[in-house]
Amino acid sequence: MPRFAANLSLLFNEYPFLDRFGAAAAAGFEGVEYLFPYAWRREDLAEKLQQHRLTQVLFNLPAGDWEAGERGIACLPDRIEEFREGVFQALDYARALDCRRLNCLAGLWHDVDQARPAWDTLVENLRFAADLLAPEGITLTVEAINSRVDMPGFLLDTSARAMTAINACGRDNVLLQYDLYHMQIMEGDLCRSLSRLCPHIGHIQFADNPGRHEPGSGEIHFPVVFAHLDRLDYQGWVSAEYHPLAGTEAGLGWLHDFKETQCE
Ligand SMILES: O=C(O)[C@H](O)C(=O)CO
Ligand SMILES: [Mg+2]
Repeated sequence: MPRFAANLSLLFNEYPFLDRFGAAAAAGFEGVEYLFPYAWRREDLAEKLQQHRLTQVLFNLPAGDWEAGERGIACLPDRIEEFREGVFQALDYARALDCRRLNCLAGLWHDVDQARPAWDTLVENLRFAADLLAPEGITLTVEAINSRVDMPGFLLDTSARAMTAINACGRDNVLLQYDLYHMQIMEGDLCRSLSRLCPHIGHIQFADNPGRHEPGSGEIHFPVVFAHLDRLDYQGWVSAEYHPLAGTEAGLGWLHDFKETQCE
C-alpha cells in the first residue's frame, strides 16, 4: 500500500496552518508536505511534526514572488544568486525538519523560440543544489507541471522535458516529481508512464482531473493506479495535493476505502 502524505497547503484549510498537522495525523496520514515552510519558525514546525509523529516528506525551494505569479526561479538567468541563497535557506529548514526531499520548481519561460538561456540556467542551478544537498542525504526533485490549465508557460510541462533537465544535470540525487494530476492533463497513459519512469521518480503527488479535487471526483481510476504503484514496488511517498470539494475530512473516502481493501 502506498505511503500517503497530506499536502497541508491544500488540505485541511479549515484549520489554521499549525493545527493542520494534528488534523492530518488524526485523519490517518503519516507524512505531510506543503508548498513552503518559510513563513513559520523551524522550531514550531519541528515541534508539530514530533507532537503528531509525522514525517516531513517534502517542501519546495523558495520559488520567487508567488503572490505576484512567479512559479519558481530556477530557470531565470537574472535570478541565479537568489536561487542559490534559496537553496541554503531550504537546507536550513530541511535539517531542522529532518526532511529528505526538496522540490525545485523550474519557473515560467514564455519565449519558446529563445529557451536556451533558461535551460542552461536550470541545469547549472540543479547541479549547484544537488551538490549542496547530496552530502546531507537529500534528494532534489524536479516537478513537471501542466501548462494547459494551471501554469501556462511553465518550462517543464511534460515528463520528457523534466527528464531532459534531470539527465542533463547528471546527478544521482536529482529525481522526477511525478504529479498524476498534471501528467493526466498533459500526457495521460498514467500506468504505462509510471512503469517507464519509476526508477527515476523521487516523489508522487495526486489529484483527480478535471478540477484538481479528491480521488473519485474525476476521470482517474485511483484504485488501479495505486495498485500499479504497488506492483512496481514504488517505495516513495504518495501525497494528496488537491482542493477538497466539500471539506477535507468529508472528502477522505478514497483513503478509508483504500485502507479497508488492504485489511480484507
Ligand atoms: O502545483 C503543484 O503541483 C506543486 O506540486 C507545487 O508545488 C507548486 O504549485
Ligand atoms: Mg504537484
